Amino acid sequence: MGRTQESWLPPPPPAGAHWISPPQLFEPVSCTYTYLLADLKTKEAVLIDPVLETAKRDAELVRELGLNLLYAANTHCHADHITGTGLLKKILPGCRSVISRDSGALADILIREGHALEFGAFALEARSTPGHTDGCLTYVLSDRTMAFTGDALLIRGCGRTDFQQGSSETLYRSVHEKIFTLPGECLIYPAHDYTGQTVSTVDEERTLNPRLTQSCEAFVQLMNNLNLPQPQQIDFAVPANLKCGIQDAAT
Ligand SMILES: N[C@@H](CCC(=O)N[C@@H](CSS)C(=O)NCC(=O)O)C(=O)O
Ligand SMILES: [Fe+2]
Repeated sequence: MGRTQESWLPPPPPAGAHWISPPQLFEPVSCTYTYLLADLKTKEAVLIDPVLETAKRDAELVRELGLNLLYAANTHCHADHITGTGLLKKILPGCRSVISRDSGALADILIREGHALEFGAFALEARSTPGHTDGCLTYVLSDRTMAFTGDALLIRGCGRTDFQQGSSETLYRSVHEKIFTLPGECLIYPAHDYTGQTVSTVDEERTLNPRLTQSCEAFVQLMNNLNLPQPQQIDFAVPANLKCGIQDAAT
């Protein structure tokens, strides 16, 4: 098992960066991890994968810390919850929503492989990691110490591939080519964990991930036999997320 919140404290942040401790902001219904990153000198900040139900909490934290939220970025068009990016734009004027162009969803900024979201002295590089959905991105911090993998790579797991144009072969290739090629000590921060694990590393997943250490053929077979129930919110979450979430909710 990966490290759990109880057994592990986050590492010191990279010089000059500010990292909220504990590292994740948690939304308990969908078990979603939201990440707040900021440059303390310039106060410029980014939120990754905010959730509608906790968007006000996140906005309050941003205000309390005196941060200037430049981007509310999605790793993909989520199927299990409504993104908080639409509401955050309303609460925090100046904040721009982000999603990949390949997702087919609306946002202020539609990004692609190789594009970067800059905040102060830092940047998040977008890597295209399709397979869970065809628009999945992994955001890699400029110094390659952290990667925010969305649902492409979970701790000791990975995103399902049975809806939203999912493809197990594509996911296998994405993870091996775009994530496992990062430095071994690079920290892996996923969009969800259902067992309380909070962080892993490229080395750990490359050697211990029970799905992705298999051959591509075995991986495909395994993914074809997961038999997971549909996410409970899928029927309204996907249409809402294709429009950048809810923008007219009461604040
Ligand atoms: N029970 C949850 C949905 C759980 C689920 O399907 N999670 C997705 C990520 S959210 S699209 C997934 O890929 N899981 C992989 C796995 O192996 O569990 C709900 O109803 O919301
Ligand atoms: Fe997902």
